[in-house]
Amino acid sequence: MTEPTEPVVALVVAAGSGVRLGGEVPKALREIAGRPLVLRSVEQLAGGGCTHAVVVVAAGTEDAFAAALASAPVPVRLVRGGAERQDSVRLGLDAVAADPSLAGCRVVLVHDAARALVPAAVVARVIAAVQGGAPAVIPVTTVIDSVRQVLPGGSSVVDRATLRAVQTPQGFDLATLRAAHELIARDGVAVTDDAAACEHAGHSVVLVEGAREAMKITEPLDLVLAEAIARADV
Ligand SMILES: Nc1ccn([C@@H]2O[C@H](COP(=O)(O)OP(=O)(O)OP(=O)(O)O)[C@@H](O)[C@H]2O)c(=O)n1
Ligand SMILES: C[C@](O)(CO)[C@H](O)COP(=O)(O)O
Repeated sequence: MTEPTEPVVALVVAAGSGVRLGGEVPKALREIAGRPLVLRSVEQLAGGGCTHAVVVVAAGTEDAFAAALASAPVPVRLVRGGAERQDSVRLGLDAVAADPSLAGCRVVLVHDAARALVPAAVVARVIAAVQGGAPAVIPVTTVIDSVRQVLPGGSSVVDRATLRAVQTPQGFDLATLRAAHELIARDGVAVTDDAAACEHAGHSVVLVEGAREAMKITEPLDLVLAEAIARADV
C-alpha cells in the first residue's frame, strides 16, 4: 500500500485592498488576461507542488473569492484576514493548524496573491529546500538598478552586488513559522515578511533563485506589464 502524500499547503494572503493599484474591487480579484490574480497564484502554486490552498481574504469578500477560485486545481479554504499582512498570515496559519484535512502538514508556503505570475519552477525550488531541512526559504532576485541610500545629510551609493530583492512564495516548516508568528505578536514586532519573523525567533533563512515574473503587482504599470507577460507566455 502506498503512503498518502503529505499535504504541502499554500497560504495565499489576499486580504489587502490594493490602494496603490486603485480600482473598485480587491486587488487579488483584478484580472490578468481574463483570469483573477488569486486564481493565477493558486494555479502556479499547485503547478509547483502545493496540494492545498488556504486563501486569506477580507471580511465581506468571501463570495467573490469563492467564485473566482471555483476552477482552482487544488482544494481551497477561505479564511478571514486581519489589519496588516502579518495578521493575515497568522490567522491563516491558525486555520491550517486547526483543519483536520491538513493533519500531517509540515511544509507551508506563504504567498502574496499579488505575485500572480510566479513560475512553478520557483515554487518547486522553495518546496524542495524546505523538504531538504531548511526551516525558512525565500526566493530572491538580483537588483538591476544602481541603488542609493538617502539620509538627511545627503545620499551615497550602496553596493548592489550585496543586495537581493525578496519575493514570495516563502517556504517554512509549519511549526517553526507558527511559533515565530506567536513570538512577534507577543513581542509587538512588525515585519514585512515571514522570513523576518523567523529571524526574530533565531532561525536562519535560506535563499533560492526567484524570477522577475514574480514581481508584486502593486501599481497600475505592474498590471500592464503582467498582462503583456501573460499574453506572451514568457
Ligand atoms: N491586511 C493585509 C494586507 C495585505 N495582505 C496581502 O499581502 C500581499 C502583499 O501586500 P500588497 O501587495 O502590498 O497589497 P495591499 O496591501 O493590498 O496593497 P496597498 O498597500 O497598495 O493597499 C497582498 O497579496 C495582500 O492582499 C493581506 O492579506 N492582508
Ligand atoms: C512579502 C513581500 O512581498 C516580500 O517582498 C513584501 O515584504 C510585502 O510587503 P508589503 O509591504 O505588503 O508590500
